[in-house]
Amino acid sequence: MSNDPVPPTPARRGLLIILSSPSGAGKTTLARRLMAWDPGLRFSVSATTRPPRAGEVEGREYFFRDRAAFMAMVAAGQMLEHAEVFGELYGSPALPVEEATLAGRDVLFDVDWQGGQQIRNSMLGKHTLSIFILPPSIPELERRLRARGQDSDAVIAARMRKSRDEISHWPEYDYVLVNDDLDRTEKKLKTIVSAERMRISQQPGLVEVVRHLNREFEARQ
Ligand SMILES: Nc1nc2c(ncn2[C@@H]2O[C@H](COP(=O)(O)OP(=O)(O)O)[C@@H](O)[C@H]2O)c(=O)[nH]1
Ligand SMILES: Nc1ncnc2c1ncn2[C@@H]1O[C@H](COP(=O)(O)OP(=O)(O)O)[C@@H](O)[C@H]1O
Repeated sequence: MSNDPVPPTPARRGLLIILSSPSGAGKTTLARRLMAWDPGLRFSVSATTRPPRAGEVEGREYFFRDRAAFMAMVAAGQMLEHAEVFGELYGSPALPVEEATLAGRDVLFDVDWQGGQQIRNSMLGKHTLSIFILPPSIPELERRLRARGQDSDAVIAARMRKSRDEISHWPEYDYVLVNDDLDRTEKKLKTIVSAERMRISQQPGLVEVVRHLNREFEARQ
């Protein structure tokens, strides 16, 4: 048995980690904490036609594009997925995702339910992990949107109206977290990601480990 030719060990393909929630539930905050925890994780920076908020930096939070430039990227097949949310276009550029996952790095997406569906059904969507974040209550969701202090009353009202529709898609996700206490939710999120990385499908090197153990058994005989 120890003379068997060693099968080629397939390299690990990175996971596509999808985070969705109604606006204000806390996914941007949680995504930042996950990125700080694991510097190997790559954040998928989306393109959007929405104007930048105070403090947002081109290429860090988003690539800010006008409609024509955005649609040109779509027409050129450069988007892994794209959708209209709150009257603006949002999309995930495909190339950085392809490069990162080929190199074995996991990629984190902050996208709405439409993006989640399209990513799962895409060419790169074989290994996805999707997590939906719920707010503890609707008044608390509104409080958080206001506390963020970034949006006008009209924008907040539009986001609140849309949140029911977004929430209705929770059963499409692998995991659901209620983001009541931020630190506790962060811990749960990290637990989910850690466990997912230990799946057999995520550890192609296991073939070699077990082969080695078998060689050691044989050496004892
Ligand atoms: N489908 C899709 N949705 C996105 C993308 N980027 C962001 N979104 C979603 O668009 C919505 C609005 O995002 P944003 O304007 O940053 O507002 P916020 O989530 O309320 O802070 C959120 O549900 C995001 O998850 C993307 O590339 N594709
Ligand atoms: N568990 C929590 N408890 C209280 N405030 C929170 C919690 N999670 C996030 N927040 C706050 O709520 C606001 C909205 O969070 P954000 O991450 O921007 O949401 P989203 O990206 O889902 O729109 C922010 O001011 C953030 O600091």
